[in-house]
Amino acid sequence: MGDESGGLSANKGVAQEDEGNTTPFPERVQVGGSPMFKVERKLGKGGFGQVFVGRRVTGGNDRLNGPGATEVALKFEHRNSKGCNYGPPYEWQVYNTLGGSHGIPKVHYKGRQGEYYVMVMDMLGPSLWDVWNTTGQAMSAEMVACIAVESLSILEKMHSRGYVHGDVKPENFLLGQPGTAQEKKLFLVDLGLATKWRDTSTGQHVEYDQRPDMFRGTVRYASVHAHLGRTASRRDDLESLAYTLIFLHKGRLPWQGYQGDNKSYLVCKKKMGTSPEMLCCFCPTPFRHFLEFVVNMKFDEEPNYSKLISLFDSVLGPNPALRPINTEGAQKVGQKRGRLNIEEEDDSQPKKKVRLGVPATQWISIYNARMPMKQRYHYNVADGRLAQHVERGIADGLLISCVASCSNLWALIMDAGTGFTNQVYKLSPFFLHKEWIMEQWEKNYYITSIAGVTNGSSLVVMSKGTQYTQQSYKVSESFPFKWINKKWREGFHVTSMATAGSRWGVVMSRNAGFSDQVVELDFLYPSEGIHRRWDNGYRITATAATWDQSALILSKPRRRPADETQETLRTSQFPSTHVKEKWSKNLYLACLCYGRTVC
Ligand SMILES: Nc1ncnc2c1ncn2[C@@H]1O[C@H](COP(=O)(O)OP(=O)(O)OP(=O)(O)O)[C@@H](O)[C@H]1O
Repeated sequence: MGDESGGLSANKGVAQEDEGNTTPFPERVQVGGSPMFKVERKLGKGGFGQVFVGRRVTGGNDRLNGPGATEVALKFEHRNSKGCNYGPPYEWQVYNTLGGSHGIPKVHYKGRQGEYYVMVMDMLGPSLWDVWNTTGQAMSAEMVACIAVESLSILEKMHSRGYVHGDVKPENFLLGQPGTAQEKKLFLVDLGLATKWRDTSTGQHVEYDQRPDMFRGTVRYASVHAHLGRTASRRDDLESLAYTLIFLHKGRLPWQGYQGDNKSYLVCKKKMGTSPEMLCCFCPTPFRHFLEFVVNMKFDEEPNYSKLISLFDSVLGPNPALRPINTEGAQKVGQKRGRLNIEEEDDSQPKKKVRLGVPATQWISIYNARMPMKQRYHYNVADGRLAQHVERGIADGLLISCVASCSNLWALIMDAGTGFTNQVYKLSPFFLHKEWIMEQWEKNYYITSIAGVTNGSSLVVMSKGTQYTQQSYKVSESFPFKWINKKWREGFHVTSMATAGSRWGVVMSRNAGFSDQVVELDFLYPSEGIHRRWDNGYRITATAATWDQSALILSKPRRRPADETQETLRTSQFPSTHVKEKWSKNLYLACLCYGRTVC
């Protein structure tokens, strides 16, 4: 499937045929004590499985649904498929908990037959993708509002049972069978990417994490947090639902059509750069309000489903019986809404809005508490003036602790507390100058700070007297999380980082004095992630930013400092007066970079 058909879910990309698996589907199926079903026409195919109509061979009772139904849907997954590495498909487990609850089809039997795992479930009708395609590729606002309220009630139910769906999109919403009483009822299928947002044993929200190479879901509808590899939570289903609704109504999303290896990056960048106002032009206002609300949600925030549902009240037809999609589930939530009304008038605190569609670049400066020491800063330093600043610093007993750059000019922090015994530095037209670095490595110098500028030149500082025992670096076109992850497993930690234009340079060292390290990467300054990490004992130890993204490395020190205070500042000018104020509180500049902070 190409982009225009909505695309396959990532992490399930390998369809059976692609794996060279040609095992024919059985003609008849009988699993887990089910009656015998004849396998008839194919209903659909996804990344994991294929779904066929199954017609009951013996003793059907003409019932439409339930274990005695004449026609059922049979979902086949080959036992060698990716999802069946550890036995039956993971989806089975999720259906055990959720199957048959509001808006989730019932699974009546399941079992293995030959090479296939087979699930026997209620037969449903066309997906919203099919309906959209057969209705001129645009749905009326009223139809989409019905979908909004009903799918919110389905998600509320699913979330209340501890799960997030993880792949909300038009293809995964199915209507009931045409010509039956269920034809206007909405169902959510494909639970293969569902994850728990709440720990079953403790009842607590799962821990926040970000692993920037962990994308699960479908590029077109994925939330920005999902693109960035953050642990899935309830807000992500709602953001995907917002994109689904806007797509169904407008017929197109602004990030369709990207191709190639960095498609997910480009789509995510576009999502971040599109304000709700832009995205929802030509949509009734409730759509924009809904989107604004969900993109501003916190990781563990409990969605106010009834309030979200009520946003769409004005777009729904007055008579529920005449609506194009059943909204019974939502009506139930609505009744609850009436009772909850009074407590819910808590809109007094306006939230800080993200995604205003206006990118901005700033200085990000990080300050650590330290024993009083001498520190000096220089900024707007042109190439030709670098040497004199460094020499004067050395003469005063200072060494370079940190370098950065802005608009092809350098910033230089020198202080008396580096612990280094000796230092060399190199200004070169390359990002980074490999031969020079190798030469210094030979002489037992290790990289302690790097900076780069758009034209590709770089400033590398290497020092003696560090605790490092081995070092490695990488320059790449996109943030090299995969490499970092590999090096973490080999005992390295990120010790410095810089960008030159859109390129990233990351230095990792062995014996860096950290017991653990994490990354925060975003198209804006990732405040929420940083605060969550801080609460867990991490402190920022490296920063770098391009025009598009900011990355922060946070580490847990092996030996905890007496004072763990760390403060951060974002300023459009170099923070010269702020630095002095911080010094007076014994806070000293520890990391510095210039780049993308707000969007
Ligand atoms: N109960 C059902 N009744 C009718 N059609 C169904 C049913 N379940 C699934 N289908 C059809 O089969 C398609 C694939 O099913 P499903 O999404 O469960 O598979 P998947 O391999 O997990 O998919 P994906 O790659 O989209 O995540 C659906 O889009 C739908 O068209």
